[in-house]
Amino acid sequence: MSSNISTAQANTGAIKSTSWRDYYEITKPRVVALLVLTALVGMCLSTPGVIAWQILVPSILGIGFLSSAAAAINHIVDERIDSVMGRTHNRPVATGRLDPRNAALFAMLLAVSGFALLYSLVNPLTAWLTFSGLVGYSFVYTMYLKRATPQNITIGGLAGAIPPLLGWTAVTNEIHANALLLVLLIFTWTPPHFWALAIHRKDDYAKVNIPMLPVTHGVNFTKTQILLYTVLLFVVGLLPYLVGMSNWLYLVGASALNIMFFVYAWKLKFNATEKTAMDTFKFSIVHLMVLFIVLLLDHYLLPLN
Ligand code: HEM
Ligand SMILES: CC(C)=CCC/C(C)=C/CC/C(C)=C/COP(=O)(O)OP(=O)(O)O
Repeated sequence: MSSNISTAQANTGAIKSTSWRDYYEITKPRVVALLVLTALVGMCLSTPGVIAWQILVPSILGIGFLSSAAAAINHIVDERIDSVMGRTHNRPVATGRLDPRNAALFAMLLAVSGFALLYSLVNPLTAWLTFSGLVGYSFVYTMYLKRATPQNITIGGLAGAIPPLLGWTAVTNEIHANALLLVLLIFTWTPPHFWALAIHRKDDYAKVNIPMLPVTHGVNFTKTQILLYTVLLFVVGLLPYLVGMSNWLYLVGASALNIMFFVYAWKLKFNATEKTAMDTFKFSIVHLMVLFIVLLLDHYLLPLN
């Protein structure tokens, strides 16, 4: 009996004690880090000059805070399904370690301070566009699309693709076609990024009735879609060079990365082992990070007239 009580107490203690790590975890820090990198590249590519720190710092903080708030809201909205899926069952809100009300307060604090920073120190256009990214991800994608259609991430991917535009408008206060091209790059990259993981985690999604493509249309069909998107990404990847936005260093780097992505997708479709889907997912993250670093190097090492 006494051992039962102490086990319960131990469990309660383990479940209820919130630490700062839980708050940190619900911001999806690695995803936000990559989002912020793409915003930074958008800032740098918008001008041949250097970015004043008075714009750089509030932009990065504002975009980072609003993205983190969006990620935290995703944890709150998805509490139930996260607690059932193997990949997510140990998340702070899903386990009950972090009270959803505290998580909501934290998200509100991040969102308000991020918006205020952008609105007052950068410009209202960037503040409202970033806010629309939060609404797009936390509400349109998480609450509605994710549960409604297997094209959830193709449409919802727009929210995650928007940061280069946010960086661009932060510096120039205008929506330029070149910025939209950077958005298009991430928008085309997102389906193969996510569907590779969704193939690996298909049973998780089926268990909670989330209509991800491998669940609704099967693994083979999803693999074909991934392969086709990597072809599309290769074509979209040529555009920054073709419109005169980037130089040959970008062309070589982007083409090499996109061919590698295609090779992963080809293997996934025609010669997969147990781990090919996860390898493709992991590669997609390296791919996007390196692609944006190459854009940056190309911009500063080979400036265009
Ligand atoms: C709607 C669009 C997207 C969907 C559905 C999606 C989905 C996912 C999922 C389910 C994970 C696994 C997370 C985990 O295991 O905790 C993940 C990881 C990741 N995603 Fe995405 N993603 C999207 C867009 C993006 C974008 C736009 C970026 C960056 C620009 C990005 C960067 C990352 C990174 C860096 C990781 C690894 C996180 C880690 O290891 O903690 N994702 N993504
Ligand atoms: C303001 C702004 C630019 C916001 C960007 C929002 C943001 C954090 C986008 C990241 C996309 C992402 C990780 C989706 C996965 O959600 P999921 O619910 O499918 O994955 P999960 O099961 O791992 O939670």
